[in-house]
Amino acid sequence: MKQTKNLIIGFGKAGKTLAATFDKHGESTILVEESAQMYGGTCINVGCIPSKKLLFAGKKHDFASAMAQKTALISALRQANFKKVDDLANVEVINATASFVNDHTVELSTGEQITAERIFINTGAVSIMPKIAGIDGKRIYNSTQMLNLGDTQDSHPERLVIVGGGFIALEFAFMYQAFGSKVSIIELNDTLLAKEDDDVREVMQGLLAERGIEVHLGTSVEQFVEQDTHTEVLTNKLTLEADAVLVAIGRRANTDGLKLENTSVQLDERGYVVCNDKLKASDHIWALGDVAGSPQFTYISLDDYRIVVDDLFGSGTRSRNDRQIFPTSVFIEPPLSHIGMTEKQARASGRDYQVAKLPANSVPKAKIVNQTQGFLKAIIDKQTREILGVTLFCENSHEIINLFKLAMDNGIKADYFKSQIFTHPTISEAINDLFGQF
Ligand SMILES: Cc1cc2nc3c(=O)[nH]c(=O)nc-3n(C[C@H](O)[C@H](O)[C@H](O)COP(=O)(O)OP(=O)(O)OC[C@H]3O[C@@H](n4cnc5c(N)ncnc54)[C@H](O)[C@@H]3O)c2cc1C
Ligand SMILES: NC(=O)c1ccc[n+]([C@@H]2O[C@H](COP(=O)([O-])OP(=O)(O)OC[C@H]3O[C@@H](n4cnc5c(N)ncnc54)[C@H](O)[C@@H]3O)[C@@H](O)[C@H]2O)c1
Repeated sequence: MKQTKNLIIGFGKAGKTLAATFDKHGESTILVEESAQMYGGTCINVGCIPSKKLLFAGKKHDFASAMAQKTALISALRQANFKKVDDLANVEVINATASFVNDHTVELSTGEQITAERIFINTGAVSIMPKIAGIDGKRIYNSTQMLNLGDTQDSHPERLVIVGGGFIALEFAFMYQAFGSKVSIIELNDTLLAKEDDDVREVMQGLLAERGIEVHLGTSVEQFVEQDTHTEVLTNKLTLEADAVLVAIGRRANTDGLKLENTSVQLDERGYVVCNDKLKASDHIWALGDVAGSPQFTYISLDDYRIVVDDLFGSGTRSRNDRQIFPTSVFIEPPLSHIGMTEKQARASGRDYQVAKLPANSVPKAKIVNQTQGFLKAIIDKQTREILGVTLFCENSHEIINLFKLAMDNGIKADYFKSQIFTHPTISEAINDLFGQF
């Protein structure tokens, strides 16, 4: 039986970063990854990077060329990620599936057993596939399969039906529309982006409509029927024909096959590993990233890593509870980015708040780049001048929103932004005018 100080299951963002830190501390570490195609984890191989590459490449290139560029990029990143970890003196990467024998011992699909002082579960999440008749059909894909349709024009779907209306659905809708697909979205809720304010939804509806992306709200799929040339998507309201169906209704914790029943680790009612605010699932087992029920973003998995490292080697002051606000971006055109409270939430909180809003078409840089759709919006506490929330639905918002994480974490008040010096011509400079309204 092999022995090591640290055993990491899964080559995700948290896991690989943790391996490098253990190496710096001279601690023996084994990182087990079940797929050689997943070195670097979801983000690099089947998540953020390939999807954003396709969104970007789709602006200028056809489907086949964009797919080929995407494949080349992620292959290079995967290799670089593997090498970066595998080259570490104290870290061994093993390509195998891990399952628990007990709290200290893991068995690999190779038959080998490993005992470790500490075990870190970083196995990510997988697409939820609903139990609908016909879901196993050959034209029905999850996001991973959709990113790997192949790099020939033949594999391009003329008609794409997307089940779900969240992050993945919206990004893939814009992506495939740019590749010339006729895209339809089927969303169970009566609204898209249910948590967002009405003005965000209005702009989103406009963007989708002008691209000819159909949205069917309050609609549930009842059956998929395979025909020779296409798949029929039967819903409670209408039937759609599809050359490809993407199911994107959320992702669940990937604990399949881990045999956690052999350990003291518990799962919550949604299937996520139960852990405390320092991500400890038992005395010497931690869970990090999507599998731990953390918000499903690469940068949150990285932040989970920071919490664990702070606990093991640092001041022990970090916790899950101290990252109450963090920015998000949906990478469409223009990108939709948000941090803190929406107007709806501010109203519900009972605070005395004030809202400022600026249309993107009043910003010179937006005119330069011909992207004048959307708006910038900020919400502050009227009394304390504290920034409560910012929504940027405009060009470059995915970059600018990070400024407000810094500001809000450090208590920088609204008035600062009235006169902050920004470069020109940029979208960021519009923040002067936005906050000038307060
Ligand atoms: C299409 C798509 C687009 C996305 N876009 C963005 C985005 O733009 N920005 C963003 O921040 N987030 C995005 N996300 C979410 C982000 O990718 C995830 O939140 C993040 O990658 C999760 O990282 P992780 O560290 O939890 O684990 P992961 O990166 O998921 O790694 C888990 C690893 O564990 C391995 N594994 C699983 N079980 C075992 C086992 N038993 N033994 C050994 N190995 C195992 C898996 O093969 C995998 O490599 C996107 C996700 C998807 C699906
Ligand atoms: N830009 C980014 O940061 C980015 C991009 C992609 C994914 N992600 C992450 O990945 C996660 C998973 O993405 P996702 O889009 O699968 O999930 P999601 O939670 O963002 O959206 C799921 C959507 O599906 C709808 N839905 C649920 N059941 C349904 C059903 N039976 N029929 C029709 N609609 C149904 C929900 O109402 C919701 O609108 C995201 O929550 C996000 O954390 C992030």
